[in-house]
Amino acid sequence: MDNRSDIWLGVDAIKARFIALSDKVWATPEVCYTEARSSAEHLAELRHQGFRMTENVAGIPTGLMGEWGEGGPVIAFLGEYDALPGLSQEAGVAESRPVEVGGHGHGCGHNLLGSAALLAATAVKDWLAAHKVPGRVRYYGCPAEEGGAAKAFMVRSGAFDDVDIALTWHPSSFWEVVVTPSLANTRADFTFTGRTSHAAVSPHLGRSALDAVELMNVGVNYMREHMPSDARIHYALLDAGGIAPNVVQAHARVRYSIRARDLPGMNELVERVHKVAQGAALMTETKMEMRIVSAVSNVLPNTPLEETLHRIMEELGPPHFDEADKDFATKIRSTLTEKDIGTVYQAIGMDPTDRPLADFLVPLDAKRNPQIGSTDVGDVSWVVPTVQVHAPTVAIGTPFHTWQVVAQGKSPAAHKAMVQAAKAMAGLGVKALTEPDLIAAAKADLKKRTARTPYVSPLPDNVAPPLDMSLN
Ligand SMILES: Nc1ccc(C(=O)N[C@@H](CCC(=O)O)C(=O)O)cc1
Repeated sequence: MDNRSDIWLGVDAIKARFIALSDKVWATPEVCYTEARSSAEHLAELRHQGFRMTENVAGIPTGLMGEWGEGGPVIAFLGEYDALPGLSQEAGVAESRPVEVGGHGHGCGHNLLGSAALLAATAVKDWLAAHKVPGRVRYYGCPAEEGGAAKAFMVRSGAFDDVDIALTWHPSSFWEVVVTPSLANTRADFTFTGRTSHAAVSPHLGRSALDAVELMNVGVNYMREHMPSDARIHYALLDAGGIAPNVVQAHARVRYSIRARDLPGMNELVERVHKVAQGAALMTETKMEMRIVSAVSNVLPNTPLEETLHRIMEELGPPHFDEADKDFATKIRSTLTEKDIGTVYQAIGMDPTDRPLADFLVPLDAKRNPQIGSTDVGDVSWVVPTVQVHAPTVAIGTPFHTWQVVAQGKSPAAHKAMVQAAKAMAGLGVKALTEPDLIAAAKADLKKRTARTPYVSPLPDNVAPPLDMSLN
């Protein structure tokens, strides 16, 4: 029996606890930086497994790190457990049915993400113990991926300084190595302050902060024609100034997310959006304050890790879905549009098929045309060689950040996919622990990629983890 099948049996032997952990986290959906119960569950499991714990990583109460082993290389598994607002949804049904109207929900599958990363870390710990090999395995519990950039703050605090390689995964439609880049992303709040007044009796004395927000948004929307086509800008109104049209709105706040291919491109756009905000304040005679909430870098690829992971995933194969898994996925599929399904196939350069669930490995060199988001895994990837797995937890075509993801978050298919993701990551972890050349090659690749553009944190020095970001 080779090392990898050995580690895979190890994953199977302990998986039940981690499936239960995932279901528990699914049932307590907590948004950015409020993950008290979810992180406590992870902490309890790490303690139970005998990891040495560091809490409050980077000054974040829901950030944690568990380590096991002595000497040797340091292999890090990155987990997440934050949910999304407004996506409350029952599990196991193929129609929109909130558990709690307006409640949160695991619309990006981070309940699975964190639990499978912890499963992989624990299986590698068991393997190290059984083989008496030097080496350290770590699990990083990383909160607030959905906009809080916890990993970027953790990188800045030095939490990854002595890590040799980092492994993580994300729920997906497909079984593949993640090779698509992600966008650098800054979130900034723009707060306008005006002067309240009676909107009919003395409108000339009022200065509307709400007008300023509207003009800022119009200005930014006019910018769109003159920015790189793969950049993205979106906004959410945090404060529209109140509910009374007859009271001139003296305060208003808008949160922007500004994304581009790389940090220089992103910083340029942030500066232009800032100018538009200044213009809106000038036009409305209001005051404007800008606050950077958080920021993440684009993900750097790592060819040696990607190629090795691909071979491991080939050997392992996709999860084995049964008829019941396919039946539920088919029901979910009936709630999707042809465009939903076409978009995910387009991302991997394949013509759509009728398969409800992915039972194939996407080729490493597929002609991808992805619609991409951002992730704070990006910042880790600039300082530590990093690689990510996509495992098929959802019916092919399921768009993320929707009720359909929440509805599938505890399905037997999702459980199988999370276990398969853990096996792929643990397999790579064991390979790195036994083949020092792999870590050396991964580090050389990172060094080459950052030779001309060394890592600079996208976070301004004076920006601390925005622990209050979910409170408005
Ligand atoms: N494999 C994935 C990784 C990240 C996401 C995602 O939705 N991330 C958020 C986080 C944004 C951020 O970290 O800046 C986004 O793009 O809006 C989705 C799939």
